[in-house]
Amino acid sequence: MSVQDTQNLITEMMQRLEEDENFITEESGEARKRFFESGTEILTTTDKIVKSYIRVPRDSREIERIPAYRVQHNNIAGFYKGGIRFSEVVNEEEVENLAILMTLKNALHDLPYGGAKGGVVVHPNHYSDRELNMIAKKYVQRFSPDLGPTHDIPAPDMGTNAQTMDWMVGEYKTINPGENYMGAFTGKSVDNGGAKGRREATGRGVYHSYKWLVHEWAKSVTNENNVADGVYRKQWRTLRELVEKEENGEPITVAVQGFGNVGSVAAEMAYKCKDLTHRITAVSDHQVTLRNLQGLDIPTLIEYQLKHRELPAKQELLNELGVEAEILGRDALVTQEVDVMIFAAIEDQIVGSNKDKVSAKVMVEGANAPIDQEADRYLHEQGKVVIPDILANAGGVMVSYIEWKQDRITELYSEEEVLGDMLKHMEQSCEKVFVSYFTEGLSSIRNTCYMHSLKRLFKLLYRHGKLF
Ligand SMILES: NC(=O)c1ccc[n+]([C@@H]2O[C@H](COP(=O)([O-])OP(=O)(O)OC[C@H]3O[C@@H](n4cnc5c(N)ncnc54)[C@H](O)[C@@H]3O)[C@@H](O)[C@H]2O)c1
Repeated sequence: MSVQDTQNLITEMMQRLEEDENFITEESGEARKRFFESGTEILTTTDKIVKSYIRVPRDSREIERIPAYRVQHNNIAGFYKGGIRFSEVVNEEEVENLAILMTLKNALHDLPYGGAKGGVVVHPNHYSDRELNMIAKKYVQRFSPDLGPTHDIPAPDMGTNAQTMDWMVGEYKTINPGENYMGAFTGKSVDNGGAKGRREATGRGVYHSYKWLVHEWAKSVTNENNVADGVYRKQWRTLRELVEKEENGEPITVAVQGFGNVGSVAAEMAYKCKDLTHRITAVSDHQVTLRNLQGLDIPTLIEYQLKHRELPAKQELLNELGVEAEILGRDALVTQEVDVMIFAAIEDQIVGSNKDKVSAKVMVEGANAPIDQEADRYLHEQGKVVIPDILANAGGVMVSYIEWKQDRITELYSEEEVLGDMLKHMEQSCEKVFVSYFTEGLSSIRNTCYMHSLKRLFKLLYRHGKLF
């Protein structure tokens, strides 16, 4: 999804909110019109975009000049917050779009944060640890004036991890002596003030959003008259098919795109789940798709991925590991015939040109914006269910919030407390979105999420006296 697409959707939802006479009843007529116009203007534009260059001496002694970004979209709901991505395809527009999605995501889940995002144009697998350490530190040197525990708080994203955050917080401390440096970054290692369970949090939350919808909601709603008429009932039947598979002892088939922090954990959750039986028939990463229609050995693949940061991409490696799988091209994953597809890699994987080749019935957006607007509309009309990114992948920022609180009171929460809190929070958000979507018949699950977020953001803008 492009910045323009996201802005258009915000504008469309703001128009609907304006038409809702029960929302902000104090204002009417011209004043109400002007307030909504200025609210839309604020929420569709970005507060700050900083681009800088990082110079890194490579191990080969060559000096490389690498573009890096920090984008702060909006902070009406709290301090700017959002991950830093290391990826060779990062660009300014992508980072800006991701920052807008962070504002919407934090508002949807009632977190006290606004939205930001960072990016560095590097493929982390092509750099040594010494080089990555230098890139992380130089990022902080460049962007430090715009960061801080009560201003803008980064976290890991694609291509970065707890080690990256540890390096960054170390540099932040050096640059800002005497400041509360611990809360300046989240997603740190547990030894360095990180929350227990942070690495797994996003993947677990992604899986939980899907499980809640099938196992809690669809299983309990047995009569279609409890669902709004139209496409909602088609989608309800899609979900009921999965419930019936479970009840008949048939496994639900799953494919997972991306096998890093988010994808490998979501795959593990599906593989181990006791309430729903899954068969994971395909997983992919930046190099390959591995497929086994009888089900892949997920624990062995995770063990390999944790060591090598990629899936085994050669037959000899699979033989050594004792993993049975066909090796297919990377992009073969999205057309696999499965019930459920979990996206946990990059943007724009299902777009106008391949939207009709997707056979999955339920799609979960662990990644940000993997389905573009045209494909999203098409899949919706087909009665397929897309669980949107800003709902599904918030487990990480929920746990980041716990980490940030823990760093301020200098006490540690246990892993049970952290993950228990996150899962409860995710269930509340799922209930809020899914129940209002399926009973009130809002235009799509994504639009329902946007509507909840924008209500919160607009109310805050109104209360802060920012609308004219
Ligand atoms: N880590 C978090 O807490 C978090 C939170 C919210 C959203 N996300 C989003 O989830 C996605 C994955 O993040 P992550 O932290 O797991 O990153 P990661 O770097 O740990 O893993 C990314 C995975 O995607 C694979 N990949 C890259 N390009 C691919 C392609 N073209 N096709 C198939 N696979 C490809 C990589 O090989 C890797 O397996 C990103 O979109 C990120 O923005 C992450």
